[in-house]
Amino acid sequence: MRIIVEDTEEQFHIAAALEVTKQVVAKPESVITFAGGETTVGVHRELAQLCRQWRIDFSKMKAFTLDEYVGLSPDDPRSVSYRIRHQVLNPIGVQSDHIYMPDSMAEDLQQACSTYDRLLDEYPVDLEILGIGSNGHIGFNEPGTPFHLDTHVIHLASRTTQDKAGFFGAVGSVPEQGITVGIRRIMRSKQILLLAKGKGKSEIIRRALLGPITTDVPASVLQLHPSLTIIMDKAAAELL
Ligand SMILES: N[C@@H]1[C@@H](O)[C@H](O)[C@@H](COP(=O)(O)O)O[C@@H]1O
Repeated sequence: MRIIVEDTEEQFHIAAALEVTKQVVAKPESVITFAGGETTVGVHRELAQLCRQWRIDFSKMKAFTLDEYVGLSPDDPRSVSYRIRHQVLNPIGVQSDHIYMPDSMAEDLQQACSTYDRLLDEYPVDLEILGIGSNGHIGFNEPGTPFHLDTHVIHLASRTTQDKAGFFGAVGSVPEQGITVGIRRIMRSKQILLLAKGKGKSEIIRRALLGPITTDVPASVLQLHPSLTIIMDKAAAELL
C-alpha cells in the first residue's frame, strides 16, 4: 500500500490527477474506471487542466463509470455518468465510443449488470479510481455487501442517502437504488487509486486502512490489493 498525504486540497487534486495522467502516458490505451461524488470534482478539473497544458493524448483510453443511481438517465445532470462525462471525459477528449456506463434505466436491471460485466471482461481495468463513502462504501457497495459480487443493484444505505441529500436537495429526492461494479471486480483491477479528502473522511479512512478487513467497512478489503495507492489531504489522514 502506497500512501500519499498532501498538505492542501489543491495539492491533493493535482497529485491525484498526475497519478491518472502517468497511467495514460505509460499506456495510452489504458482502461480506467472513474468515480463520481464531490471528492473527484477537483481531480477531474485538474486532469482537464493537465490535458490542456501538456497536450496529453487521452483519445485512446477507455473509460468506465463505477456506479450510477437507478432511474437517472445519462442526460440527467445529477447522474454520475453525466457529471463524469462533463467534468472530465469530454474535456480530456475521450472518444464517445470509448465511454461505458451501466444502463441504470433498463427495465431488466439484472441484464444490465450482466452486460456491464461482459464489457469489463472484455476490457480489463488498468486503473480503478475510487472515492470512499463516510460509511466505508466503495462504489455503491454498502456495508454488509459480500466481497464476491460483480456488478449488482443495491439499496442505498440511509447514511449514504443522508450524505447525498445536499446534492439532491432533500433526503426524499435521493434515488433509493444504485447499480455498482462489485467488490470482486474492483479487486481485479491492476491498480487501485483510493481518494479521500476532508476531516469528514478521517475516521472511516482509519478504519478502512488500519482496522480489520470486514464487510462492515467495504473499503477495508482494499488492504488485500497488491497495487493500492491512497492519496489524501492532511485532514483525511489526520487519524492515521
Ligand atoms: N457511489 C459514490 C462513490 O463512488 C463515491 O466515491 C462516494 C463518495 O462521495 P463523496 O466524494 O461525495 O464523498 O459516494 C458516492 O455515493
